[in-house]
Amino acid sequence: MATTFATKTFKNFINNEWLESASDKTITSISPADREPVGYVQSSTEKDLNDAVEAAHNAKKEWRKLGQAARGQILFKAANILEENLDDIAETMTREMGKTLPEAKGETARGIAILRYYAAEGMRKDGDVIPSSDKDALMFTKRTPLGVVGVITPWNFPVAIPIWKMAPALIYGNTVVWKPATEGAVTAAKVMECLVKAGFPKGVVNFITGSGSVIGQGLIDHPLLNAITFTGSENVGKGVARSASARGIKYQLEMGGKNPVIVTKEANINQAVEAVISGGFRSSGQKCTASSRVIVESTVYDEFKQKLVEAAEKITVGNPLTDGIWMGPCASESQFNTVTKYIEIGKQEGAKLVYGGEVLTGGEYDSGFYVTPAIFEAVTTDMEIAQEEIFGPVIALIKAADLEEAIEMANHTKYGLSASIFTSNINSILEFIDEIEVGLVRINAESAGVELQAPFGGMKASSSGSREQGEAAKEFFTAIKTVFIKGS
Ligand SMILES: NC(=O)C1=CN([C@@H]2O[C@H](COP(=O)(O)OP(=O)(O)OC[C@H]3O[C@@H](n4cnc5c(N)ncnc54)[C@H](OP(=O)(O)O)[C@@H]3O)[C@@H](O)[C@H]2O)C=CC1
Ligand SMILES: O=C(O)CCC(=O)C(=O)O
Repeated sequence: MATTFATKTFKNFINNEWLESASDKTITSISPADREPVGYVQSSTEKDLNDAVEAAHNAKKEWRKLGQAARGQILFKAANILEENLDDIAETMTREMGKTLPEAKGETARGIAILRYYAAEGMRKDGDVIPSSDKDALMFTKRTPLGVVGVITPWNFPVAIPIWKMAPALIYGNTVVWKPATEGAVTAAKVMECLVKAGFPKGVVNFITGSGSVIGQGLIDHPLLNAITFTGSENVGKGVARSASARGIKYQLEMGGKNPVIVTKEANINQAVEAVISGGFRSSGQKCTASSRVIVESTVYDEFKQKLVEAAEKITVGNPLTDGIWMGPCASESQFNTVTKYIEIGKQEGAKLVYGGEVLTGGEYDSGFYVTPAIFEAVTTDMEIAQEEIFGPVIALIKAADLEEAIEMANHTKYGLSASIFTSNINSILEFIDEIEVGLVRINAESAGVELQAPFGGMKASSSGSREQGEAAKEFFTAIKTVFIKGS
């Protein structure tokens, strides 16, 4: 366990200056492991926000004109600086939102890899030559930035998500105003310190903390904002979409999931168990791609359930900085309340809790938000615990007669982010790929786990339809100019 940790006050970063908010107030970020302060961030005002958006607006022309290759060099530098600070940032993340230290280190390393991926975009094409019907003309497309992009990010991936939004925004020539989740704002401030050291020109990247309803909403509504990218709850996401479309600006939303895993009679049961444990309970189930419904063919149901419960019994829950702890606390009191509420709802609606779901008390547990991973069975597809995103370590086991029924059950949700199947039957795999209504289709692999070079996003209520990461990010963060040139 780390022994020294400096708790300090972080400022906003606006127009290349670290600034206190005009409010003179700060917000305390506390650790869900022990309720101790992790740091303090600015409780910003509309004036601070206005300064940040104006700075980004004033910087956009020069940043665009700097060119993609030069912008890439700054991103490479940012990646190196983040790498130098990996341990501190990972530890801060673990303290602030409770994922275990190895997971936090993995996420920070992913952030570094994302920065390098988009830095390298600096040397890749930004358009295509297209044959014109006029043989004497040259016709081509040229990508152009959107301008000022607002970035609103959640607390569950406080390093990777902001970077997978900001790195493509920046490489393609946009300037950024970043409003991180309050519950991950200290970790975010440390990421911002790395970006600052990389030497972006004045006004290109701005960082502002404060309440979602004031600073987040104010950002979307700001007349100088050209686009908004958001990850978070469906409820807030819908509001982002309404406000952005009312203003006619481009928006991108990545929201919840109720991700199914199908286990067929031809599954490697041990492999499926391992993947459900990891997909359902890593990060205390607080991933939009987490496995939350496990639909098992009846002939292998008993074997699967027994092995799953045996594996869950081995999960150690406790302080996420401690070696050997596999699962930390829920990220906040509000997440803890949501999880315990749904465990009660599950019991009341007739599901049977076959493992866990207990609030841990005594000793260090009393000051944190700890609950053991929960496995329900006898769940029907219309129950609330099978329909609503719990965002916690809660799995619902559902029995299906055959693959057709399993896929029907899997699709019986408003969400469509990620889904897995475990089977060795190629016909089942092909049918699953065709029939499942999700953006991420996973075969013999857990539902969580996103690769930075591939498109990421969902169908139905999980996303606004656009995709993040990989080359797909270019579609959101740029507009296309079609150029036709002819000699005079
Ligand atoms: N990746 C995902 O799919 C995620 C899903 N969720 C889901 O959302 C639930 C609640 O988590 P929560 O943190 O409250 O998620 P929110 O959707 O409230 O927060 C996400 C981001 O939006 C900001 N925000 C909040 N209200 C507004 C607003 N009116 N306008 C603009 N921005 C706003 C938040 O700021 P602030 O933090 O200051 O409120 C934060 O930066 C979870 O239980 C989970 O179900 C949550 C996080 C990630
Ligand atoms: O599964 C992952 O790695 C990413 C999940 C994610 O994007 C999220 O929870 O918001």
